[in-house]
Amino acid sequence: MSVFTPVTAESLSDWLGGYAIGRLVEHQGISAGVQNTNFFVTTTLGRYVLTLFESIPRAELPYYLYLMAHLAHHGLPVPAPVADRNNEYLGTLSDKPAALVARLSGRSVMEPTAQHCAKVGAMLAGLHLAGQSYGRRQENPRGAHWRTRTAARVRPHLDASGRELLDAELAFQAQQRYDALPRGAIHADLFRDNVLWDGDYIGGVIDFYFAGNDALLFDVAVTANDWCTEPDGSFDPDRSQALLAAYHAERPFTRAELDAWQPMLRAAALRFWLSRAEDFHLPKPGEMVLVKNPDEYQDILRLRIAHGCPMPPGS
Ligand SMILES: Nc1ncnc2c1ncn2[C@@H]1O[C@H](COP(=O)(O)OP(=O)(O)O)[C@@H](O)[C@H]1O
Ligand SMILES: N[C@@H](CCOP(=O)(O)O)C(=O)O
Repeated sequence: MSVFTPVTAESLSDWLGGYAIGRLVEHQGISAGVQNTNFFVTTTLGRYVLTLFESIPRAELPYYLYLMAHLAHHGLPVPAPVADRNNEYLGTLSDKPAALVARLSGRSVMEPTAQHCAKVGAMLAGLHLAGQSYGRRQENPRGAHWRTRTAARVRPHLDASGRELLDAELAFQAQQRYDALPRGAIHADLFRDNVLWDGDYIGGVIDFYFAGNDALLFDVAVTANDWCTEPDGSFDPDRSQALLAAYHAERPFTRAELDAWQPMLRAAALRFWLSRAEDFHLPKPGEMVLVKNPDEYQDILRLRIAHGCPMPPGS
């Protein structure tokens, strides 16, 4: 269970005294998630999610909280952060940086159809369009610099074929020129478990704590690699075309994006192979409870290299 830091009812009741959302009714640890400690919090006035940030530096947190506020302000189903009575989103609880956000309705769908993928593609384009007017800047925390650093740390723990793949892919990615791609605020982790469905509608897009400024196409590639794949990692053409066509209808891909699509799918696969391999081989003591399988993304990377990938429409 991913509750790294306990919170007592007494300390939470005291802390909620700094807000205007009524009295604590109950709080319950959330088992999903790998990064932060989360609780569902019910007060006499509403339902919220409390997050205690376990590893993200405090100075980086306003970027995420204000981004969620910005996107919610633009009408997207993103958890709006709750300001305290001093008008601050970020506080401290159990000696950790802490924030409350609105609890959104719905459940994750782990076996999505082409219809789900179309909705996710359109939603992602909406996030990118609304994000263009977001004033804060913060680099993607899992961008190119992180990739180089993490590859060096993880490499000694891989077997020979893993090392060969990693070296070749790093060399390939170093040759790519992504500079001409449209950039902006990206979610960067829009996996199935980060979208809550309320019937046929997206009730919530959650977990913005890997967001940052980067190529918008990277976000599309991360999303397609998760939402449109079969259990063996290969693409389901119906789902990938549905996602890409719906995205393209809201924010048409540029020529540079069409040209960069296949290398970008590989960059997105490499990112999750590396983070999972780091969590698996180099766990931080007492921190990581749920560790996702790195081989899944090593396989996806091999598949993206071996096979032509469906291209976005208009190419
Ligand atoms: N705003 C929210 N509304 C409803 N449920 C949420 C919300 N935020 C988180 N959750 C629930 O908590 C779980 C873990 O949250 P997540 O942000 O993925 O954790 P982590 O940051 O540790 O990865 C989600 O799978 C979801 O069930
Ligand atoms: N989506 C990532 C892990 C991040 O976990 P989350 O619970 O914060 O979405 C992966 O699958 O490796």
